[in-house]
Amino acid sequence: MSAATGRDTAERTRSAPSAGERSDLSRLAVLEVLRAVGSGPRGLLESQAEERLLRHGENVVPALRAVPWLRRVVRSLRDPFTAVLFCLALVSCLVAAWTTACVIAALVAVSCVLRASGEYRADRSAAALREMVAATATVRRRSDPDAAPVTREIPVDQLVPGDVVTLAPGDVVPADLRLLRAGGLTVDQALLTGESAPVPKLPVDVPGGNKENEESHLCFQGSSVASGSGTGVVVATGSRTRFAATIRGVAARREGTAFDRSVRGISWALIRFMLLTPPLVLMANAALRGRGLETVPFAVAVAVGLTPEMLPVIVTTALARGASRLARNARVIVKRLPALHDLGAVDVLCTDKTGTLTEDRPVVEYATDPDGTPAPDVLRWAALNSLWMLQLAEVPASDALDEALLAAAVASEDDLDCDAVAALPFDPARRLSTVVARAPGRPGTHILVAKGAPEAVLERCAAVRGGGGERLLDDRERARLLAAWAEQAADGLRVLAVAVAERPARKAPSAYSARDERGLVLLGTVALRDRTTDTAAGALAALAGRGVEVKVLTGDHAGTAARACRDLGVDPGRPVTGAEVDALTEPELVEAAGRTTVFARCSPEQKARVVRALRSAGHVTGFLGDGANDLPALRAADVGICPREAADVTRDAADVVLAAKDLTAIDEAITAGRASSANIASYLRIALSSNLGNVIAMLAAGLLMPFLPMLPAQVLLQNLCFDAAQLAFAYDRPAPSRLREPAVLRPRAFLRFVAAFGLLNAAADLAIFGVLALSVRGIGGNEEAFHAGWFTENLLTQALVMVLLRGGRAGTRMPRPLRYGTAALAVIGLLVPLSPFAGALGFTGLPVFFYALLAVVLTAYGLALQASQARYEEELAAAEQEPEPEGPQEEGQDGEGQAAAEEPAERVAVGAR
Ligand SMILES: Nc1ncnc2c1ncn2[C@@H]1O[C@H](COP(=O)(O)OP(=O)(O)OP(=O)(O)O)[C@@H](O)[C@H]1O
Repeated sequence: MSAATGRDTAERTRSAPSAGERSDLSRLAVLEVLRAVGSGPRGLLESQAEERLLRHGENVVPALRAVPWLRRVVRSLRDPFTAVLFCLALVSCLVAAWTTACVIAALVAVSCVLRASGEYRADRSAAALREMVAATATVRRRSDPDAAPVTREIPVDQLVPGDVVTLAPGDVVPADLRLLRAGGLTVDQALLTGESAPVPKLPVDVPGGNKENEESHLCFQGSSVASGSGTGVVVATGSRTRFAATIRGVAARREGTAFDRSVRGISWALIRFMLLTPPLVLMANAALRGRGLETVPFAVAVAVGLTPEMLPVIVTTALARGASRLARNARVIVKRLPALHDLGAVDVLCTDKTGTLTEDRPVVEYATDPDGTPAPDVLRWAALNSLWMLQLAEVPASDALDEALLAAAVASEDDLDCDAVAALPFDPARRLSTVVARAPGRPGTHILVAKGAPEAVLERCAAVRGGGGERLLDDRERARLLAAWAEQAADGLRVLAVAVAERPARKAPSAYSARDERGLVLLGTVALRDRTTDTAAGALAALAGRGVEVKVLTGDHAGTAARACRDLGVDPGRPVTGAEVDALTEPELVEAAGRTTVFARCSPEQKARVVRALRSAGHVTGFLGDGANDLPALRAADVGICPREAADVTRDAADVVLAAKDLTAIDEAITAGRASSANIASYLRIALSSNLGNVIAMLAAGLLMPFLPMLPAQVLLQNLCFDAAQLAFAYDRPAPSRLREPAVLRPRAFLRFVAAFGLLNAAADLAIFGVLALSVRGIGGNEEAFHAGWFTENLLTQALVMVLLRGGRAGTRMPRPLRYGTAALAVIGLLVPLSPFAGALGFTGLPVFFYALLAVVLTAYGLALQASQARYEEELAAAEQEPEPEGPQEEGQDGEGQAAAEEPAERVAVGAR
């Protein structure tokens, strides 16, 4: 056995730290930490990693693990509808109405099981989709003790304590790490500590020296690399990480999206209505009929009849179906199901420019000195900056601008062989990157080479070097240069400025910081061209046709962004810059955000501020971006969207991941979102108007007759059948007209619909009341026949409503589940009163004459429905010309306070046209 093998075997027997040891590890010297976790700078052996994976389990935070089936059933009991149903069952028990209580319990059980199984399936498919775009970790491992370490990507859940991991900008920190090396590393750990600015991280041999930031040598799972790079050893995974302890706070992050608000709003409005119904029924019966507590079960059943218990099931099924079709057909992955609904409601899409509207394949056109004279040397310095950055900052891949500079410099056969000592990587707030190199032939002197956005470089310059040598930079010169760059930008060029400075050499590379980026000498600029993509113009036009306004939020120059918009057929208007955004108050920004198409030179936080302003103006806002600089805006939006090749941290935070950074895919995703929303809206419109009609008719009949129009158990049975049939709405194909505008609930139109069709339904029910009076020889004569007649009529009218009001694609066949659902409803309505169970359910057979009259009533009802539907569509088309007034949407407002039905001016995202 070799010495190395012996050492590794000894390492293998050493166990990784326990939770209690983790905090101690943070205080140990690096070598002691490596010893404690049984690892070394060359990483673990593959066999060690396998064995540790078995021992410690996968690196998955417990709160993110799949929830077992049974726990889901129990959890669905916490739904507010279920809670109200439970209360009603309790009331039934109190008055010894056991049948009613049992039927309600059955109703609760069925809806809980359906909901839990629907959610389980939906979560499983969402998890499978998430898996496809999950972040990976870059680890260093060895196949055997003598082999050289190999750096490779592995799924984050396969990491084990002792693994040596490398970090680069945009990476999610995959586990808790102790840093071994770092270069300009800053980490965004807002999710853990709430600090909004990235925190610098430095390796230290022995901790304790940095009193201001005692954890600067540790990186925690769930944070992300804002800039720089580093290497660290994993000290804790899975449930032992600090992230696991704070995960509850993270899960709550998305609360208050348009989707959650709308469902909660509607639910609470209904619940209040439900709770009011039983006392009203009791009082009316007591006052007009002198009935007492014996009416309680009926009153309870009427309240239950109002409940759309299947709402959660339909919502989950419709969204899950939409998401899996989208993944299959358009290769768009929806990681968080409700985001699909939010996508359907999006009316403003914010996007970055580079790589979305443009190809992100810049090509160098020319390099000039500050006087505009061609200057190949400027390109050479810019390329040196890119090359050294690549080497020193351990960036896995250079960005497109760096690649373009390197390609152009190689093409011109420039000498790129220099000796760099430190790197201050690019970050979107500074907008420049700087490297420090040994000045060739001058020991003791270092040279700083900065390149970046011209305004950012210029404000750090004190002099310019032109044809006539070096001269001081005065205000006139600054104005002249800015004007010249603006002209280049208006021509569609991306301009990078390059500047240098000489400094006495410092020993430690870490002694250089962004504070040294001043007093520079401007050498000139490199102009690059990035073509607009072939598909963007078409996709932008399609989005406009769907009522989605596109806004560009870019870090690039206003002129470049405006030119790209113009090339794509979009009027950019007057661009607003990030600096101007900073100068605006919140109300001013809300107003400016509404009318501005291009926001340029935006920092990540400014992009997020614009998105928040749009949201508080009542817009459902999507954000598409791919860089780590897009993260705050992505999190601020109702729906965060990124392409698959985006930085890990962006992909992690996004709700929707596109296979390609292509606006066409977003158009498809928005359509799919609208289709799901339209189906949920169909269910709500039909369920609520039908239920309302039934309740009105039952109350009226109850007061007119000496007996109850339907027994409580019968009301509940018909409710159960209707609910089950309506599950089919999750499979409907909405008409194209319903996909043409954002899926937004227009509360007034929605309420008018429910009231109008509810009354129509009540009229049909009461007409049957008359028919029954005629056909079963007086309503006082035969209670059971009356109940049977009304049961049959109710289910048949409900089936009719499902066919006629579904708002599906006119003239095409209904999808199979909907055909089966409506047919089953009609068959049950016709056959149950004739079946062997009829007696037990309190029904009896009806004369043939009744069915003939029923056919007449149903035909009249069908015609009336169609006529009203046509009028409703006309009104809706007119309303679309004059949109309902929009009120500002208070962020974080409680759903209860936002009951959609109560706030006609509010824009709430449930497609309920
Ligand atoms: N690697 C880099 N080195 C130096 N400067 C850069 C680098 N990348 C970008 N810049 C400069 O910083 C500016 C802002 O970059 P940022 O990444 O924030 O946005 P962007 O890529 O220009 O546009 P978008 O926000 O649309 O993606 C760029 O316009 C460019 O001038």
